[in-house]
Amino acid sequence: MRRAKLYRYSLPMEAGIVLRNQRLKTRDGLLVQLWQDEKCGWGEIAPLPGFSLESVEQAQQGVQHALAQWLQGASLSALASAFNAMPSVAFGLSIADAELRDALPQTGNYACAPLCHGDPDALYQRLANQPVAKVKVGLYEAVGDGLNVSMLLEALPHLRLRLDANRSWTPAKAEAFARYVAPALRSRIAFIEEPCQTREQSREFARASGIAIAWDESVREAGFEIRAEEGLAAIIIKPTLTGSLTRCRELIAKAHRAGLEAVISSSIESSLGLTQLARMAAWLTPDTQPGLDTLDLIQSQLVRPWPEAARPLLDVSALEVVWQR
Ligand SMILES: O=C(O)CCC(=O)c1ccccc1C(=O)O
Ligand SMILES: [Mg+2]
Repeated sequence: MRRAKLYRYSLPMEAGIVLRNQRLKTRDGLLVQLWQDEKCGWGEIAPLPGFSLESVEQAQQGVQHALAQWLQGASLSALASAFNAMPSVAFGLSIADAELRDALPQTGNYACAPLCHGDPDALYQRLANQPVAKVKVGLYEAVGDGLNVSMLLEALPHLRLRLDANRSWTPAKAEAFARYVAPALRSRIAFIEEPCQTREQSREFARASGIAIAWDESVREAGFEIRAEEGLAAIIIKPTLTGSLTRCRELIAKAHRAGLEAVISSSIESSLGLTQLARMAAWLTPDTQPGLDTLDLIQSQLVRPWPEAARPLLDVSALEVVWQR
């Protein structure tokens, strides 16, 4: 016996969250709840404005179409993998399918790399016992970023940093950044995600500075192939922007075969989606801390809590059911 329910949610975000030049006031998405015999599985389908090409409305149409076929006996993982044009749908359906088949282990890696922001005193306290943290760079002056990163690395000698420039630097700005990070500190930068506007410029920056890089946006571009490259340390996998669990596993396996780290990372899912990503991370990237420190960007948690998180939890009974069979 198969049954399916589709919910829509809209959760207020903290004030002032800006993504790719657009202010995000609410986080909107779908939850799918599936039953097969005595088993139940959940998935979250949450296209991210500014990043995903599909809208929530388009995703909902796609999900309903796929679920109607699943209820007729079709394989959900095959249906999910067919959603190449809507990665959020492919991921949400495939993770619900994995829960139904008990294929997603329960243990999660909830020790993710904290995102650094706020006043220095509170930040230093928060980082006191952390092996690795993440800093966004490229939003202000590159020299200021260099000074800030150097200060953190000098103040906290046990700490390694992941940086993320989201392709914002020209080669000159990237060089200005590196000039303000002493060579002795550079090896404690685990990587910087996409420092420059082009991949070739980012490779050249890595060669010249000795600072390792990681691919994030590139991984989702047509024709990109994961391979070992000089100066390349990691690839970032954001499943909601990437596709089905099968596709994510292929990319992770390819990265590991090439000697690269694979970092499972948030697309600002709710606590339900984030806990599933933490479980994927414990299972598929056991030696790597995932990049999931985005829970506090949304004002409430949803259905399943993140361990020990303080935010109020919204129960499923508060959600609008948009479709059920
Ligand atoms: O990777 C992380 O640690 C947090 C997630 C994150 O940075 C992010 C989340 C959503 C969209 C883009 C980005 C980004 O990599 O800039
Ligand atoms: Mg990034």
